Amino acid sequence: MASVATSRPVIVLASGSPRRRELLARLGLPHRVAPPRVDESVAPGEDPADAARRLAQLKARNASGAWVVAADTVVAVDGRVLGKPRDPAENRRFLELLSGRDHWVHTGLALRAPTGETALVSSTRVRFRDLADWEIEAYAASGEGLDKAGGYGIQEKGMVLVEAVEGDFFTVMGLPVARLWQALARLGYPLTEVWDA
Ligand SMILES: Cc1cn([C@H]2C[C@H](O)[C@@H](COP(=O)(O)OP(=O)(O)OP(=O)(O)O)O2)c(=O)[nH]c1=O
Repeated sequence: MASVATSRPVIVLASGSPRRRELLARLGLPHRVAPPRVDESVAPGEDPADAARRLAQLKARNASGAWVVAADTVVAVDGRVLGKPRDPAENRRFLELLSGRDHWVHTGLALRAPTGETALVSSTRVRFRDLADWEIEAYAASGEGLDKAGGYGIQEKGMVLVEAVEGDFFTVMGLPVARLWQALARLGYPLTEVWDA
């Protein structure tokens, strides 16, 4: 039975990431995008997973709405945080660092609701295969990695760089959707109506 759309509160997505927006849309969650301006820098010596959770909370607290969802993705290799590459040359250096080894992708998730708030972090280990110089050069030059933490997109052509993923795939894409679903359920969001609609 279809339910009335008005019974599903609109979720304010406190993030400008097109990937997060796409995932909310794929779940059928009504949403609007309102990215807050916050300082997203990771403090020197800050644990990367803690930083991801802290930054997600910061984004959630700086957005207004009854139901707010925010996330932040931090890529770390050997304890070193790789942000978004500034240009193709830096993207090339990131890929050289990631080639043939494991790294971590931590995505913090924060929710604010009329019923309470919650924050968590989801961590996935990703292994890159050994990349040839020409691949590093071509991928960096393509620009695909420039707006992404770590300088690659697992959901786009960057998928061919990845040898193994241990943990949640969507955490790498920037939104741990199963954890989001559980958190929404715990906070009393009417999820059955989303799937009924
Ligand atoms: C590693 C990886 C990251 N990413 C993206 C997800 C995030 O959008 C981005 C990490 O940067 P974030 O700062 O988490 O997000 P954002 O700048 O895109 O949006 P906002 O700050 O407004 O919330 O990297 C991928 O899309 N695929 C990947 O494989």
